[in-house]
Amino acid sequence: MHRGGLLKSWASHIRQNKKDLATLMTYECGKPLPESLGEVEYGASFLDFYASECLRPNGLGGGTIIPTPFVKPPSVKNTRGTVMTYNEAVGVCGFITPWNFPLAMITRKVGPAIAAGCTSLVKPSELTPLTAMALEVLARRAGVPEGVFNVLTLGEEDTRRFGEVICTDDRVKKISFTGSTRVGKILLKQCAEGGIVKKASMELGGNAPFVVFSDADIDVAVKAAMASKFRNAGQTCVCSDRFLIHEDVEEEFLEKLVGEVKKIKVGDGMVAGVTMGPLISTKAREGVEEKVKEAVANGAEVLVGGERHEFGEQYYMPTVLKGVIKEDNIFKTETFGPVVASMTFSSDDEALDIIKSSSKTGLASYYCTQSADRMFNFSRRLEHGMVGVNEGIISSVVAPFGGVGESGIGREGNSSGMREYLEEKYVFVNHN
Ligand SMILES: NC(=O)c1ccc[n+]([C@@H]2O[C@H](COP(=O)([O-])OP(=O)(O)OC[C@H]3O[C@@H](n4cnc5c(N)ncnc54)[C@H](O)[C@@H]3O)[C@@H](O)[C@H]2O)c1
Ligand SMILES: O=CCCC(=O)O
Repeated sequence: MHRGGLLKSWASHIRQNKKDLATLMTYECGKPLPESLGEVEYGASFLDFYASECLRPNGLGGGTIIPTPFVKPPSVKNTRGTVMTYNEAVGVCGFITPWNFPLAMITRKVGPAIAAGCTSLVKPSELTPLTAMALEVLARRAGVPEGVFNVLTLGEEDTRRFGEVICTDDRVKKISFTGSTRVGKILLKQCAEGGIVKKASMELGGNAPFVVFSDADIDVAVKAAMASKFRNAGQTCVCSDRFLIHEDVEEEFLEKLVGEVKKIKVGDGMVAGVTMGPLISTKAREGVEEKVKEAVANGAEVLVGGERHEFGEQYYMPTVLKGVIKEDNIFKTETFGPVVASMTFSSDDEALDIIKSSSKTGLASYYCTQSADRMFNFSRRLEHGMVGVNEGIISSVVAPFGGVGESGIGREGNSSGMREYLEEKYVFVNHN
């Protein structure tokens, strides 16, 4: 079967098993069932997209032919000839993925890899191996041959070894990692120290700023903030984390936001009506708790939440903090929890200065305004790979997803995501 056909068939098997896959994910990582169902669709969309992409002229089959009589510098005798370029598959790929999107972070890599003609070995998070194994079973049923996409589930120690092997073994030509900046840097160092120089994509941590300007439509801003902050209980790399609210609208924004936060129903993700599940572990909950305590000790005010949730060890209450300072860990580092950490600002320059001086991450950023000037110009001043204006959910198969700075290298999704799996070869034919 054509590679596009295989990807389409795999997407269709995933959709036929949507409910089972979503249930597995909710049991494994705790996100509410409707969010898991959304992730199944999101994950399948990468296979559909790249099934079509590999048929496009600029996909693998594409290339260019450039007739040119002048390929050498003027000092050298001119040669008449033709420049031809081909896109070729990079080769064997090694992937490492996280627990927060156990399905979509795999298809977002494997989809374009297969479309480009690459084979891949995936090591999912040790916290969510079952979703990955189910994906592999469905790939086989769809006809994806063994050896083209394989899953390797490993414990912590073997995981480190796997990382070393894919970074240093010359047979692996590309690695793609989604996870923390800390581990991303370990992998980059390993790549630099051993074996051939290879392509590396790094989808790393966030800590997204969310700016509410004084001219924002506050209802729109609250809706965007809720969507971006509380998705997966705050455990996504693109969740808004650092809230900067213009001093003139702080009261209105926070009052409306707190009203919405109080409506969040925390509990077992399998129960209908629950909109927020647990954090991934007790350790993760303790980490959030510690950061909130530090901010409060430094003067922040808890408007809602601020404590462990009574539902269980891994649960934390949806929380809104007012008056944090940029030195607080909850502001300057990625929190991966359901906490709005907010402070005020009085000018665009001040907001930018706070954003840039408090973190070197550059994944997603968000701002709300009704000014056309700001809509186009403020995003240019932000050092982030992705910007949402008056919108809290910006992830989509058609968009190039990725960050700059401490948030990584490379893009996933869109045709940019396919380019990461192709090498351009140039051939010159002399026909003097
Ligand atoms: N930019 C993105 O697209 C994106 C998407 C999802 C998550 N993330 C980030 O991922 C982080 C959360 O995920 P996590 O807690 O699973 O991250 P993590 O870095 O702890 O783990 C990610 C993966 O790396 C593996 N790993 C851990 N140590 C390793 C080592 N020494 N060598 C090789 N592999 C190793 C883990 O087993 C897991 O599979 C957050 O920082 C989040 O922002 C980023
Ligand atoms: O956690 C980061 C990935 C989530 C997304 O693709 O929106």
